[in-house]
Amino acid sequence: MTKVILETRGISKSFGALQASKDVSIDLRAGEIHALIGPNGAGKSTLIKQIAGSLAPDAGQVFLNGQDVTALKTAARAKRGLGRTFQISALAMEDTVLQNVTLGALGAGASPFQFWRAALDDQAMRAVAEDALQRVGLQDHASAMTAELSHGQRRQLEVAVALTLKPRAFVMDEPMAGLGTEGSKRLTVFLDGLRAEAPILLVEHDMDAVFALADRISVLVYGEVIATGTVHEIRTNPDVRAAYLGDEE
Ligand SMILES: Nc1ncnc2c1ncn2[C@@H]1O[C@H](COP(=O)(O)OP(=O)(O)OP(=O)(O)O)[C@@H](O)[C@H]1O
Repeated sequence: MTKVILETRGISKSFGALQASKDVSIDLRAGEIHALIGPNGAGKSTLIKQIAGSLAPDAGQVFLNGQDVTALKTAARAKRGLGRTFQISALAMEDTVLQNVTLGALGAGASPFQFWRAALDDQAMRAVAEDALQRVGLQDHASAMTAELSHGQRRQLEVAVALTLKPRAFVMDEPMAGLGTEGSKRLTVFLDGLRAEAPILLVEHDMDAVFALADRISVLVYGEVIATGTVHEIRTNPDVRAAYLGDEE
């Protein structure tokens, strides 16, 4: 059986009377892209935050490589191999592209600003950062200011930052957002190859990308997983069509 790398068991979360996560149990297996889709407000970002550690669930657990990480903060989860890209950019705009990646290589959650100059001199760190930039196709922009990058390039840079930590699993919240057709296609090709290195839990509204990439899809509606299955199973599921995908085809 394929190894489970990341798992939620019975995650629930309420904001006042609103139940944003209802007993959510999903898993991410080695080598796969598992897409999480659903209407606006279905609770996708809320679930991702609980997996990444920035929001505590009311009930349920998160497991990474078989270990319960529910009590760990975001940085500790990152150190254990959880790579995350954000819906809202976490990049330092006033730094260069290479500096941003080097900060990533230093480790999530640290306060490395006083160290980055030294870090940039560190050949090993620099090599890791340059390798990550090469892989996302930003090698020619290493010394550019991050603020000068296009939206699409910033998304690539976020992936490069995540790559430097050599994650065991990726969690990505709408990486295609704002990329345009060409940018989405390029990122789709990249993510397609990335899954062999670490599986990806992918929240994405771009259904072309989801259908092209996903090995499995889970559909979240009102905080609840109403179906998990292959692309074909999800596209032909009457409940999913009624709740979400009806307009897509
Ligand atoms: N901090 C919060 N306080 C109160 N309500 C919240 C909070 N965060 C999210 N919600 C509510 O929880 C529900 C789920 O929101 P969430 O952002 O997780 O949905 P989503 O599926 O990611 O939506 P989208 O596709 O629009 O990004 C929404 O009704 C939202 O308004």
